[in-house]
Amino acid sequence: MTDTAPPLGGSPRSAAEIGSQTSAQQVTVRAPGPAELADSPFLRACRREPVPHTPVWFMRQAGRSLPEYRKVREGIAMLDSCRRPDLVTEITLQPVRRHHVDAAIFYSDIVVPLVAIGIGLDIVSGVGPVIDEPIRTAADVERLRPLGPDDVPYVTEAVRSLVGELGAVPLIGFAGAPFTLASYLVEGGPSRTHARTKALMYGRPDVWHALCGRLAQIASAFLRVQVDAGASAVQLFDSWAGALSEADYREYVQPHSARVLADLAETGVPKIHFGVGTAELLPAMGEAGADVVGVDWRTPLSVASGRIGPDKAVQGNLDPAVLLADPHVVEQHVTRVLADGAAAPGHIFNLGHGVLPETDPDVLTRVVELVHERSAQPVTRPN
Ligand SMILES: Cc1c2[nH]c(c1CCC(=O)O)Cc1[nH]c(c(CCC(=O)O)c1C)Cc1[nH]c(c(CCC(=O)O)c1C)Cc1[nH]c(c(C)c1CCC(=O)O)C2
Repeated sequence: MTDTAPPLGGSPRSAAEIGSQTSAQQVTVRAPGPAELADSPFLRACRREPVPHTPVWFMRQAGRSLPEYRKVREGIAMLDSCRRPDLVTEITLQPVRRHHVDAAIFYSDIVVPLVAIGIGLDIVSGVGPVIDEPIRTAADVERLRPLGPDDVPYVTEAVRSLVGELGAVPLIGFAGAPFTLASYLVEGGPSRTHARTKALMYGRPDVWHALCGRLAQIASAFLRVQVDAGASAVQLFDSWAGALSEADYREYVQPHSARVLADLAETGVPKIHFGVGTAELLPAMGEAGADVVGVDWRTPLSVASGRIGPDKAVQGNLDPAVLLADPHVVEQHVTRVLADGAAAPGHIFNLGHGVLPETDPDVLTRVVELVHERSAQPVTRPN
């Protein structure tokens, strides 16, 4: 990427357009981006407006499925790469260049803000985040101090550089939601049952709510840094919330996720809320304050949209494993997801969860083409 390279779509935003912060107390006023960006199919779909074609992007589109990603990451630890704005910019742009997706997602990880406030952890290859000293008591919770913009200057720098490069292609910022972050912190690493997390939640609701309150502040501040630097939308990942019943989700989790999303309201950016195995939680996740609800492959989009209601768009929901099948099978499934998504008031095509590392990148490019071709609205011309 050179300084003279043209932006990927439309014109880059100037620093003045990105927003200005006159003092720490004052609210940042975001001038609207270029009309082309606001009018992009992705942002139009988030607002449930008519689109020229269904927008498509993929969770984990930047990452291990791409040879160019593996090349730039060679010899660099995952968390170190997240603190290098040059690498973050390059890795975030790679899938946009290659697949022509309708949105970029910021390359980082849900644990980056935890590292930034001094929580000792490592990302172990093929395992996931592993925490040095798990958080299980009221005293442990005290170790989670609030996150401020100065804790993550590399995020601000990378987002600013990206919005310039991306032009009319929206950048999605993201954070992990309190439950999903709590699960890693309490378990000490990835967990299938979330047993220790639930033990704390049911056994010590006071400690649980204190923990999630702090994680809500951290998630909210992490998202705010990305939006203030120019991200056009945010996605709050509550990947593991599907482990809970609806009643428990509403009691122990929803208030904290709702606070994160409410904190973002004044920025005006669309908010996507996603989890896996959340068929029973979809209405509650929408009510947490999302504009778009992410749906996994278990629930047809038409059913999901019926549950969520007409005032929210849906995102999803091709099974990532389908991409490992023959091309005609991929095509059938893409067509089915599009047909089902047409029942919703707004549809953003995505997978039901992240791209599997063994996915052939050419298949992803083909899916983008298929989604664009099959969903294209004929231009209506006066007679
Ligand atoms: C599961 C996991 C986490 N963190 C990690 C893992 C994977 C462990 C492994 O298999 O090696 C570590 C990780 N996170 C990321 C990478 C880079 C390579 C890659 O996965 O493609 C790696 C190695 C990027 C990321 N990690 C994340 C993103 C952002 C979201 C996106 O791109 O969709 C990226 C680029 C977000 C993330 N990070 C985590 C969760 C639960 C989420 C939310 C999304 C989800 O449910 O998968 C925790």
